[in-house]
Amino acid sequence: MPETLLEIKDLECPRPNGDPIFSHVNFSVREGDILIVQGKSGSGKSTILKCLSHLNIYRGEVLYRGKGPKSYGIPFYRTRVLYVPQRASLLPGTPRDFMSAVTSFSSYNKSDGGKPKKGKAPTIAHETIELAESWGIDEELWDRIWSNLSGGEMQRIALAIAVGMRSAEILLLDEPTSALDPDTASSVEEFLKSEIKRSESNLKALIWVTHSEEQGRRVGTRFTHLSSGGIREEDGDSIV
Ligand SMILES: Nc1ncnc2c1ncn2[C@@H]1O[C@H](COP(=O)(O)OP(=O)(O)OP(=O)(O)O)[C@@H](O)[C@H]1O
Repeated sequence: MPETLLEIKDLECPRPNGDPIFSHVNFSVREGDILIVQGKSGSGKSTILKCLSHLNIYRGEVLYRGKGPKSYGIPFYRTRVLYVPQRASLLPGTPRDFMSAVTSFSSYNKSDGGKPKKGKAPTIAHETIELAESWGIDEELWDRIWSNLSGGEMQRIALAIAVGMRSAEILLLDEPTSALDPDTASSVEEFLKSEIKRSESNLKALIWVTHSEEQGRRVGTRFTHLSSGGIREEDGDSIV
């Protein structure tokens, strides 16, 4: 039986006025899962990813390997359950600045309960640039400020950084290929699917928000629908 990585119990996210965006959200994520999240615009798909990465307030429980984010320390937790936003345009500086800052954080460099980290910062940077290059990103783009990159360039660079950091066991992907052409999207999809299966990879599962049913079917292993009343797996069962 694959190990359970995340357990979400009775999650509810309130709006500023107190009304919940969604409530009674229960599900778990196991090793090997590519969990597709679909739902109407405004149903809370981005919000649920932010709750899982502890970037949004919520009620209920989020457990990673049986423990809450605070017991790991939030910065460390976020390197393991890593949110990849739809748009990185609000970040200051360039992608290279961002990558240097992230790889210098102690939470990123901390080893996991004695388990040696695979890879070291200098080689990670090189691999990350190569990965982005395989998706059509020239190295010069790493030195351009985020807001001067196209939406598709931002998406590929943000994803390459998330994978290249090699710290995450779960990536929370918010429409990661929405700005990409079909061929590039397909190459990103194939890479992520193979990375989940590769035994030496730290990456063990994906939660993938997409509006495209076709994409969901191409990449997903489990299919869910989010609405204000909770989350349901495609067969209609609640997914605990
Ligand atoms: N900071 C905020 N303050 C107030 N309301 C918010 C805030 N962030 C999100 N919301 C509201 O919460 C709801 C869920 O937003 P969210 O972006 O999670 O939806 P979504 O399902 O990802 O939408 P889409 O498919 O359009 O990207 C929306 O009604 C949105 O307006």
